Amino acid sequence: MSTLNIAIAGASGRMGRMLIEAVQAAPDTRLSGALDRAGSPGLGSDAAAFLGQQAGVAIAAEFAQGLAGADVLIDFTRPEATLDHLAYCAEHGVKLVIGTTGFDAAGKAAIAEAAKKTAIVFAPNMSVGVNVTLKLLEFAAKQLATGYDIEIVEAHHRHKVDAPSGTALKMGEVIADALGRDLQECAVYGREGVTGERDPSTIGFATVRGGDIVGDHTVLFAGTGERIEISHKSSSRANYAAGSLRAARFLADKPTGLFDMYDVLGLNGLSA
Ligand SMILES: NC(=O)C1=CN([C@@H]2O[C@H](COP(=O)(O)OP(=O)(O)OC[C@H]3O[C@@H](n4cnc5c(N)ncnc54)[C@H](OP(=O)(O)O)[C@@H]3O)[C@@H](O)[C@H]2O)C=CC1
Ligand SMILES: O=C(O)C1=N[C@H](C(=O)O)C[C@H](O)C1
Repeated sequence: MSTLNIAIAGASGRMGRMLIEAVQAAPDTRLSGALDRAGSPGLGSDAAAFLGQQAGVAIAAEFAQGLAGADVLIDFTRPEATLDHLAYCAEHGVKLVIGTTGFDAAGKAAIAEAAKKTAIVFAPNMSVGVNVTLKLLEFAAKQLATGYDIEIVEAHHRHKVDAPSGTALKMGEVIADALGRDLQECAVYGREGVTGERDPSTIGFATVRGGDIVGDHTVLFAGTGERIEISHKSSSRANYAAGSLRAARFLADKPTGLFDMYDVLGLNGLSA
């Protein structure tokens, strides 16, 4: 079994720590580096110290140090940080698993461009359960195309900075595609005041933020006399980390290209 050298960006963050734990525990991966931003209090300390372990890797702010010897960088940070890492990785042939959410169109275009130089898995949710849920939504949307109002409700912890979540937006895209609609045109982000009656062609989004909610997503298909709810609830971030390692392994034999979790999990072309 060959060893995959993995660097983690946002090493002191919620996902960064979860990823370090997963890399340390897996028999086929080695933590080759850890990045955090300049000024971060953890800089210079061992990346696995929070686990009571020694990875032999100090958390660094310099890309050359944090990415030395890395096959893959797993990045769950913020769009501006990911885009900096992306430029360096594309230049130096380091592959990327990007879990960061909240990119604008230009950020997404930069990721697609970088994928011409290195291989990238980019997905707003790495959990197997969420990606299977996306498939279920595709099926439900096609079957419930008329007479059902579609609303997407997501809830996350108080520290989350982007809304709606990347996963909720992806759910909206999958449903809009299945219905032949353009999400840009039919999305309604929250309602207030005298909104008028609901336009049946819209897809509504509602966001809840509070406490330590890891990540809940529900899609409501509300018809007359019945409603269908398809929900996914995360109770741990471990699934995101496990999915990220699957994505990193998937990239091992890919020189370039942009992939998502459907590619990693073999869900492309399957219908529910
Ligand atoms: N795809 C998926 O499956 C999942 C995606 N996510 C996404 O991952 C991202 C991170 O989430 P989470 O771990 O909860 O967030 P945290 O805030 O806990 O961690 C983010 C990390 O990135 C660092 N960081 C922030 N800004 C910069 C910067 N400009 N340069 C360098 N480093 C920076 C932070 O450092 P500092 O603390 O010093 O600011 C911190 O270490 C979010 O976009 C979230 O939506 C989360 C879970 C699952
Ligand atoms: O910030 C989070 O925590 C999460 N972010 C991702 C998103 O925006 O969809 C994935 C997951 O829901 C947790």
